Amino acid sequence: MFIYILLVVLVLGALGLVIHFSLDKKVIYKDLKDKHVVITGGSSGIGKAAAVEAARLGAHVTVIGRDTGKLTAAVAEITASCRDQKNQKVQYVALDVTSDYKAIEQCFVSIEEKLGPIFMLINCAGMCICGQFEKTDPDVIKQMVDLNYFGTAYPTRCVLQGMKKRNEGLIVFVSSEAALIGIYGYSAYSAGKWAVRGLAESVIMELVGTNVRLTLAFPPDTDTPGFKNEDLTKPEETKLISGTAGLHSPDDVGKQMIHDALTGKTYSVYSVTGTLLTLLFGGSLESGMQVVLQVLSLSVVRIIMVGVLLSFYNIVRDGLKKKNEVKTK
Ligand SMILES: NC(=O)C1=CN([C@@H]2O[C@H](COP(=O)(O)OP(=O)(O)OC[C@H]3O[C@@H](n4cnc5c(N)ncnc54)[C@H](OP(=O)(O)O)[C@@H]3O)[C@@H](O)[C@H]2O)C=CC1
Ligand SMILES: CCCCCCCCCCCCCCCC(=O)[C@@H](N)CO
Repeated sequence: MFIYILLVVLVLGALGLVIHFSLDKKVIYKDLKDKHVVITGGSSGIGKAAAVEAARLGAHVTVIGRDTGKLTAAVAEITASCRDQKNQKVQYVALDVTSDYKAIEQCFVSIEEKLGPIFMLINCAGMCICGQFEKTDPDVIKQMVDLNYFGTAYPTRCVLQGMKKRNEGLIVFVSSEAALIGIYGYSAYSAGKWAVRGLAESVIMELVGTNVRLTLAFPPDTDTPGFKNEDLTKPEETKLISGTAGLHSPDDVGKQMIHDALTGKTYSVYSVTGTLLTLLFGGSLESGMQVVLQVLSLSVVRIIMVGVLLSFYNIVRDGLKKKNEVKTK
């Protein structure tokens, strides 16, 4: 028995060490002094909170969105958070990130002309409209992939070459916990967020040998204007299921997102459910320690997950029962 345990410990230890020494070293930044940070969706919710934190850490900030009223108000708030009011610059650029590639590229060229090479790009523009798939307007299905996937893929393509050339840079993709598990009512939405996850894990492998890093964020429900809006039409089943992960504050999520990127984390998670879901379904080699934890816990976490999934299916069945009762009355 003792020999068996010793053997398992040795094998796992060796696995952890091999992974540790095979990975590119972590690039860690203490702050963002004089760095140019660009945040799509930086005029509201999580993106605005991330912009405020970047300003606190000394960055020059560009926020991107469509509504100039919201952008102007956000610029005032971000400017007030700058730690060096005299030297830090904050600007907004009105751009629809679902535009065609050429328009986005031109915009990124002019952003860099104004505030310098982009050190960090946070792709936070996104939206969610809930509902059963067959009841979702086909235009909305397309709009969500345009925004949640292409709205991240195109800006990222614009900055990658420059970052690789300068051999420094940070990119953040804002996915969702709904990209780790399929959920009733998130059908049209989650597809774009899963795509973002696929893109992230492939691009991460393409960054090998460079000092450019990509962080994939998996927020749970977060109390933002976007969330309040999506909640208006959210089916009860979706509320009950996604409520499992709790409701989080945009300030906490935005702040942690920045710090996870600065400390070289591959995944940025904000809840226990996020930690468990990335343990189960995450594909990247975050660290030797994480892989060892995965090996040790997978079967137990999988069993818990099956229980959780069954309870989610029950929520849907209960909903169906209630709807049928209403119909027959
Ligand atoms: N809140 C939540 O519960 C969760 C959110 N997320 C993700 O986090 C991100 C931020 O969400 P949240 O803070 O709630 O969202 P908000 O709705 O509060 O903010 C969205 C931001 O994106 C901008 N935006 C929307 N569409 C476009 C567009 N076509 N082009 C450029 N900018 C655009 C908005 O500005 P404007 O409208 O002026 O263009 C706004 O600045 C999204 O990607 C969302 O999917 C993930 C998990 C949970
Ligand atoms: C052992 C494993 C246990 C796992 C528990 C699973 C819990 C699932 C919770 C999923 C929450 C999804 C929130 C998505 C929010 C979102 O993206 C929207 N609000 C968009 O704005």
